[in-house]
Amino acid sequence: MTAFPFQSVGFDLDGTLLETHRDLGAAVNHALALGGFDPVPADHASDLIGGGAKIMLKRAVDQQGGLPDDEFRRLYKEMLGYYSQNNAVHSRPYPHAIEVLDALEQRGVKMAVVTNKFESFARDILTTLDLAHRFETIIGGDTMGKGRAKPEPDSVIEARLRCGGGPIAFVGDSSYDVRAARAAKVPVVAAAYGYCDKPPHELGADAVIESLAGLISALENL
Ligand SMILES: O=C(O)COP(=O)(O)O
Ligand SMILES: [Mg+2]
Repeated sequence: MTAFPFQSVGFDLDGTLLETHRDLGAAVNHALALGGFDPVPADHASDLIGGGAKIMLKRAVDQQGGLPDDEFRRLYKEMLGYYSQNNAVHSRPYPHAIEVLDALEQRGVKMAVVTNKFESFARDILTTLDLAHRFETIIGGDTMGKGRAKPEPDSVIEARLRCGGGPIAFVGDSSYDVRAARAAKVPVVAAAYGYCDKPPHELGADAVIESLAGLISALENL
């Protein structure tokens, strides 16, 4: 067996490892209701995800005419409060997620989560799902400081360092992920089953997978 080409693999969370749109959608709808807005239909919540919680609510509010800053801030805080209590109600690993983590572990590959969620939410959800211990590190949208979340390269570079500094590949579902990986000069696989903000083959990734079942061979062939 030839050696696996990467020392570590970085995973985006929402839309890549975990299906989270129902819990995120419920949090958005909680805030929208407090602001007197209509709820976002469950199927559309996934279109709002990728840039972090603030962008998600902003997109939802702007679709219905927008809000002044102070009122937006109030709803944003309400949404975060709700989500902190309800972030792993319906959220689940995608099919084949666990077997992929097992397969990488068997190959001695370290794994990192690099998400635009707040680090504390990512840790909470992964702990509830009994997955947190599988990752060498969990880096959130707030971990590297203001303005350094994906699509900036900082969190991907930090993940590589925290995993030992060797070759890393990244897997993500949105243009934020592909741009961050490209800027960090890291090969990237796009998850077509996720919350892609563009047609998956137009994200600019090195490979596209239709399910996590295809990840190991996609990484071996990068
Ligand atoms: O919650 C979001 O909007 C983004 O999260 P992700 O970076 O894990 O996809
Ligand atoms: Mg994502």
